[in-house]
Amino acid sequence: MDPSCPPFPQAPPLQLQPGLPGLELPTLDLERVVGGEDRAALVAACRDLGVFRVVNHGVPGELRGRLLELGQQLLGRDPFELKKARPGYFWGTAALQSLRVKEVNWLEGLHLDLVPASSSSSQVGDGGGEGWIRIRALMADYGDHMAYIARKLFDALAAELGLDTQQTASYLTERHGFLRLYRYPPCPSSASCLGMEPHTDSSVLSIILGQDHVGGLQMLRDGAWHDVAPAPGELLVSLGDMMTAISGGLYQSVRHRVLASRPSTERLSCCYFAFPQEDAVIEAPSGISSVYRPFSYREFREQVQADIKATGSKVGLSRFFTAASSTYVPPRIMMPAATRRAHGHTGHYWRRANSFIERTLLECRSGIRQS
Ligand SMILES: O=C(O)CCC(=O)C(=O)O
Ligand SMILES: [Fe+2]
Repeated sequence: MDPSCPPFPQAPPLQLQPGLPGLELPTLDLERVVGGEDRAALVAACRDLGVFRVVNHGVPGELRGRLLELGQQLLGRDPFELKKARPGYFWGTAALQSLRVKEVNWLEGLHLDLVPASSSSSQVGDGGGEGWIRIRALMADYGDHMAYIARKLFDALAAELGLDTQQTASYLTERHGFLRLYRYPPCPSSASCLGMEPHTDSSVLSIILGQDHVGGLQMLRDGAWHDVAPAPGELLVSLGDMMTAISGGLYQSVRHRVLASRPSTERLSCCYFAFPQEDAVIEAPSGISSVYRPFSYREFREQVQADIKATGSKVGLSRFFTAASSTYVPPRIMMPAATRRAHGHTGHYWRRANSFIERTLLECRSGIRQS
């Protein structure tokens, strides 16, 4: 075993179909969103897909390149040493770190909370040579750009939804989000493993920076996984669960996953996640009849952690349906035994299938899907 590779546990092999090519994602110009010219395109992307590309975002190419390059140099070393010396370092499933659940994701990374500089000194490890000092500085600089972009996009969406000033301020605390720098190391059984399991983000919105020519990210669309082609210079924005709740179900949080890197290849990415204020009560503006009851991000986070602890996976927004929307019990589908066996993890498969049904129901209820 390569000593630089984290000790990933053996997981039952997955049967992964090749991703479908050609998912067309809209490309928005940030300045034109701010100016109003690309506003309609932004709303359409959030309603129909929950994901879009952004150009003219103002993040210098040099900063993007140096961040991923230095991440590649610093990660991919002795993982036990990194875990001891670098507080932000993790491998496996980041969301499950504190919960001692099986770590199945074939990735390692650095987590950085975007907090004021004075309190960030213990993050990503103190000291440790020039590389670590530089990466902290690069991440902080990059985080400022992310906060700016998130605020501009959110303000545009808030205006479209008719949120009041207080909601617009408290539903996005863009300077208190976090960054994760990921390395998906070479995986000897990449055809039957995942770099990151299927999920929706819990954030308001997330911004993904990938390498110019390395693919691996996939989005679920109409029940099938689609490859997202890398697009040099662009950032990818995906909406999270909080944006779905803020919009009463009008905007989508898209389910996505990352393939494990093939042997002798690796993938680097850097993701930014923006959240609401912990205790702000999230409810859709009057005029939108929401399928969710009002709740705070704190409640949501605690529910997600409780569900992960109890079942190993996130249930998510369906926990917060209004009484009226939750009186309808979705039909639970049972897979034929042979299909379940072929898939490996039966519980996992069943939960995924049912969460797909729940999402479809949600879309029907909020009028997004007419069927
Ligand atoms: O690495 C990527 O491209 C995506 C990562 C991701 O989806 C996440 O961190 O939530
Ligand atoms: Fe994600």
